[in-house]
Amino acid sequence: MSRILHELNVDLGDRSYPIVIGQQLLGNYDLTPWVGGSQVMIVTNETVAPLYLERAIRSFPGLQVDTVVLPDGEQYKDWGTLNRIFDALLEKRHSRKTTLVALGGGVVGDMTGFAAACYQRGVPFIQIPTTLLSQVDSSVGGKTGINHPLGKNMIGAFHQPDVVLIDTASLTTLPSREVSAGLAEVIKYGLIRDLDFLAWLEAEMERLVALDSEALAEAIYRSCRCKAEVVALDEREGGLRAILNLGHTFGHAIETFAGYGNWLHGEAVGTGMIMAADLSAREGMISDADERRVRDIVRRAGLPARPPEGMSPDDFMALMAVDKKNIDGKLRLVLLAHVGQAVVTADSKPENLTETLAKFCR
Ligand SMILES: NC(=O)c1ccc[n+]([C@@H]2O[C@H](COP(=O)([O-])OP(=O)(O)OC[C@H]3O[C@@H](n4cnc5c(N)ncnc54)[C@H](O)[C@@H]3O)[C@@H](O)[C@H]2O)c1
Ligand SMILES: O=C(O)C(=O)C[C@@H](O)[C@H](O)[C@H](O)COP(=O)(O)O
Ligand SMILES: [Zn+2]
Repeated sequence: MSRILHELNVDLGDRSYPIVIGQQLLGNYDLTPWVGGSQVMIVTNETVAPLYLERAIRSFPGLQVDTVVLPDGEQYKDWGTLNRIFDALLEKRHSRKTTLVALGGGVVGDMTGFAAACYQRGVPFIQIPTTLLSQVDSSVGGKTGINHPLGKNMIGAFHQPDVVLIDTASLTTLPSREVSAGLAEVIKYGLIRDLDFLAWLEAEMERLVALDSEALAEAIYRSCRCKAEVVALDEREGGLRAILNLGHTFGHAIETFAGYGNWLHGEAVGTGMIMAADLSAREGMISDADERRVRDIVRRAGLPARPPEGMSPDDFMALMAVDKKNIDGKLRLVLLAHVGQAVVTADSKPENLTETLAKFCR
């Protein structure tokens, strides 16, 4: 039975939008009120299409609905694949009144959002995230883009969706490795801004890993609430929003080193958060017990705790040097002032970073 469980609002003035979270919403929830014109282009991939495309089409009754099915994988979050979206839009004569719809995980979401930001100088788009990671993070906040061989998400735009529709039922088909990857970003919210949530995650981790639907809906709601708050305060990452990057400076370096798609984004972020906690402890910001607390929760989510074999401190330094947070060539890292409160700093001691990298690199 179709049921709305939670509704949130991302408060951005005239670009505000709702996040609707519920069960069996796909195909039952009418999305036409968010479509301005008469055309819709649903972008998905070859894994998600057979599972959910038919249902998604039913959410747009009475409209011209076209579809484009992309290859699956982080390695396809690139120019060539992005161009396939533009090809489909032009072949089907989509006008500047069209609405793009992202049906899939964060890869499809980031690319569809970027296509929407660019097509005929910008058209509306709708997010229908189908992975845990995309439901708790990437579908909210308007960061869109593609990867460059030299760095993750290096080409992109801020472009907010008009609505985010989260159907928790889509998680029943998700492989457990992808569930763990999503949990990395869920844990992130507890660590950066919500100590109560972290304590709840510590109590409920077994249920989450086992895909308990009630626990997952609660985790999705609390994660989206945290992300919506941060985005509303700092939409374009002038300051605060960078805390959403906890673990990502190390994590993006890992993803790039391993080759896109070999380490999942969430896996790299999980390890990255453990490394950030280690550095925070060396900086005297958190205790050793807190550092262990971070390591334990990440491990209990089924995530790796060390970078890939063969990745050296020099590899990290070279890849982290192209991070988007850096200013004037100076590395800026998100660390933990406390468990439950993140800070962005350019002042960590180089010798502490060297020690953290030496400890984790095998
Ligand atoms: N824009 C943002 O704010 C933001 C935030 C976090 C991550 N990201 C980006 O998101 C990407 C990671 O997203 P992801 O973890 O969703 O990965 P993904 O999009 O690659 O999806 C993971 C896998 O699950 C499959 N899949 C999707 N839905 C499914 C379902 N319901 N059942 C079965 N299989 C399903 C996909 O086809 C894919 O194989 C990265 O590129 C990352 O950089 C962006
Ligand atoms: O929304 C944000 O802001 C985030 O940083 C969320 C991250 O989880 C996400 O991975 C994002 O894509 C990273 O952005 P980037 O600017 O570091 O590429
Ligand atoms: Zn992320």
